[in-house]
Amino acid sequence: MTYENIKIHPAVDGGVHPGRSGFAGGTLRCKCATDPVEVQVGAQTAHNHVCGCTKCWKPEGAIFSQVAVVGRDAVSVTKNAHKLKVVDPSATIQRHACTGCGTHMYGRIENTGHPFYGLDFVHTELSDADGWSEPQFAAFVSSVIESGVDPSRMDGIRGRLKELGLEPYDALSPPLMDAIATHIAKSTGALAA
Ligand SMILES: N[C@@H](CCC(=O)N[C@@H](CS)C(=O)NCC(=O)O)C(=O)O
Ligand SMILES: [Zn+2]
Ligand SMILES: [Zn+2]
Repeated sequence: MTYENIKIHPAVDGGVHPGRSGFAGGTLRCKCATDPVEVQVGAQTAHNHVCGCTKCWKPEGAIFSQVAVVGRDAVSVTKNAHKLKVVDPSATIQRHACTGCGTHMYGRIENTGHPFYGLDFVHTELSDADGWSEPQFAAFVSSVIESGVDPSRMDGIRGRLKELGLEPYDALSPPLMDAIATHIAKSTGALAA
């Protein structure tokens, strides 16, 4: 059985497009027809994945977001920075969104004790460049129900993700969950630092 007609995100619906080694970044641009916000990302991204949570930005009609991380030092706003506003200042990830079109341009963690401090979250589909790292798994899959997806569709959605090689998880992938738990165990003293 094929789940080909089940839409996940435009970047993967036709099959996952592999990234290119040696690729060194590009420019993300928001959807505004005039004065778009531009963000320069000066490095290849890592841990790209699709995310089903309600907080990550999704393009029109998509039920998943596509999101990757990159070192915060590699990220700079190069045009129309005045249009950016943090969506939810109380969230762990401070998502800087364009007030004109709603696109999230980058997400930053300001808590220096957070396991992922130093990494920014970016949606590389906002760049025309070809070569960004490809999505490797699907995170927070059950969370799509919180956006209104009927629970009866979950078998099909998970089937399609597997068909695309994007293993579905209801949190992050096991290596990332292990990295978070290791960081916490070292900060509490449960493991030697
Ligand atoms: N079920 C929740 C999950 C939200 C969630 O935990 N999202 C993850 C993946 S992006 C996260 O790390 N959130 C931190 C944040 O949003 O600041 C939802 O869909 O809103
Ligand atoms: Zn915009
Ligand atoms: Zn998310």
